Amino acid sequence: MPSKTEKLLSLLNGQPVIPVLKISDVANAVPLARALARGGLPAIEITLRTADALEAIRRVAGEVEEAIVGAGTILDSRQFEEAASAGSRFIVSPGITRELLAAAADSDVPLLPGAITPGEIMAAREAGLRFLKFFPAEQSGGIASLKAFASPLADVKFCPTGGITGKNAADYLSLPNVVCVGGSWVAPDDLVKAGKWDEIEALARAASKLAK
Ligand SMILES: O=C[C@H](O)COP(=O)(O)O
Ligand SMILES: CC(=O)C(=O)O
Repeated sequence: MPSKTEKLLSLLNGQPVIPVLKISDVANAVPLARALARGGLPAIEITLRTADALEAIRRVAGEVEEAIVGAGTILDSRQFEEAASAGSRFIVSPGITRELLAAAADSDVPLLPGAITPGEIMAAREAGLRFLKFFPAEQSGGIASLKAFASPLADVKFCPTGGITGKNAADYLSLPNVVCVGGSWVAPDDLVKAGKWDEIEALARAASKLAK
């Protein structure tokens, strides 16, 4: 297996669910990361969809020793570099572009790019990646598509994301070519805004017990 794929898998360390987070108030970043880690989900993806995202990554990287913070919604090489400089240990993108693959080739920080079609999966494979985000999972054929990839694209593993919930996560995780799933259901906006860290910890604990 290529070494950057190994590095990414070893960072995620068998965690079955990666929380996908949108942090609108940077003050929530540290308590949220701590609650998720207490619940058994130390690896998190903070998406660059808010003005506070890079500062949230900086604070979690600096203050939450137990967290493994990644950056999501990385669309270009500038964002890749900003997120890596802020302390991201891994980078997630909704798709795959030549620019992002080049940024990843120049960096020690591993990339988890999105891929949906066999052609995109093969392009990532040519770049030496064997672990990809399947996004948006439910909208792109979900479990049936992943089953169809298993034989022709046998050496590629996936983290399906998009439309995954506590109800369907176990079905995805039961597939041999699925390593983990990503989703926002473990940190709903209303609970984050209300600072209900115990409830988020409980959602994380339930998710962390899903079997891979
Ligand atoms: O944009 C979607 C996020 O990647 C996560 O998707 P989700 O809210 O369906 O879990
Ligand atoms: C959806 C997604 O892949 C991301 O925000 O990184």
